[in-house]
Amino acid sequence: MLTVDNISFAYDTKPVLKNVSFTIEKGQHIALIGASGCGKSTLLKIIYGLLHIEEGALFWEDRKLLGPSHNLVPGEENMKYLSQGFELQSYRTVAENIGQYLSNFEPELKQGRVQELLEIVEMMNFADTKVEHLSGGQKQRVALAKVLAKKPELLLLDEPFHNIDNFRRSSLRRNLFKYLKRNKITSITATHDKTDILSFADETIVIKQGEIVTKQKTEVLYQNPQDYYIASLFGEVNHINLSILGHESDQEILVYPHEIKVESTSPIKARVKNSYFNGSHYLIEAVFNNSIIFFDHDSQLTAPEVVSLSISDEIIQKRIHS
Ligand SMILES: Nc1ncnc2c1ncn2[C@@H]1O[C@H](COP(=O)(O)OP(=O)(O)OP(=O)(O)O)[C@@H](O)[C@H]1O
Repeated sequence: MLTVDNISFAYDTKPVLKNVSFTIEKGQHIALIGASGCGKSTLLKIIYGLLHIEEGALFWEDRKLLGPSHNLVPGEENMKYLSQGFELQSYRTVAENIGQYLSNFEPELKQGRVQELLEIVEMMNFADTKVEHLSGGQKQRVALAKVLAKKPELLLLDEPFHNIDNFRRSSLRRNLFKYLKRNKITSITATHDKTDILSFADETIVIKQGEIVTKQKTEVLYQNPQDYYIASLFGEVNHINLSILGHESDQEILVYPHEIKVESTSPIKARVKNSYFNGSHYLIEAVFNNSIIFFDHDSQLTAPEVVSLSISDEIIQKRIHS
């Protein structure tokens, strides 16, 4: 178990993290989300032991993590950290990079392990290619294999799929998290991509301006976002006043675009402004009660068409109580 106990951190005089506390059970996968600059990378670097903290403490199981001034080699031995600027040796091959820290005593074992890692990141055909000849996304996959090589107990990933094309990203993500689960490797992934979060993170930690806003089961967090900041980290979201929907209360609720339906009998009218093609559907931007509303629709709508919108009672009740 990882325990982060009331840590605060500043770069020089600039406070970045404030009174951050949480625990993570062994084998759990945690997503770390928050607006750019809120302190996600800083938190990962502190956990890994690259930055010294003046306040608070960190523990892995019962062992206190002492930070950079006590480690001869930067970083905790049982952890691996994949930074946004992955460090690879560009003049060496993919296989050499992946196997860099593996023991040479049993060459066959090492070769088998490198092969297994190449398969996880789908780079089998590049084993003998020099890293300098790889694309940015391919380098990121090699860096991922390299941090997995020695089976860390805790894996810290900073935007691990950032450079990887969508086609490759889904299978890579599946392979990676399957591997982590099978090997009971705990992980924390800082990300801006909701597809990294929704399917793979057991729990999600939300950071806002250096403070933890919440740590919850990912599905619960998505279904019942406490505020606009949290909901907007998952994509477009609407703030809707219940009184406009004909309710007595004037409470504002959060509604995702896919929760709003076009229904001809509804009295709620919106004027279409733009349609954005999203592949499986269109995201429609419309004007409703003098403000902008976003909803999903299966076909394009043309401005200034007026449409009737509805939100189910089930969604309204759920959000009233979230
Ligand atoms: N080495 C540094 N020296 C001074 N300030 C820094 C340093 N690194 C980061 N910061 C600042 O600390 C704050 C938090 O940065 P951090 O990289 O942790 O944010 P983040 O949430 O990971 O952002 P992003 O999502 O854009 O990667 C930012 O305001 C950033 O400008």
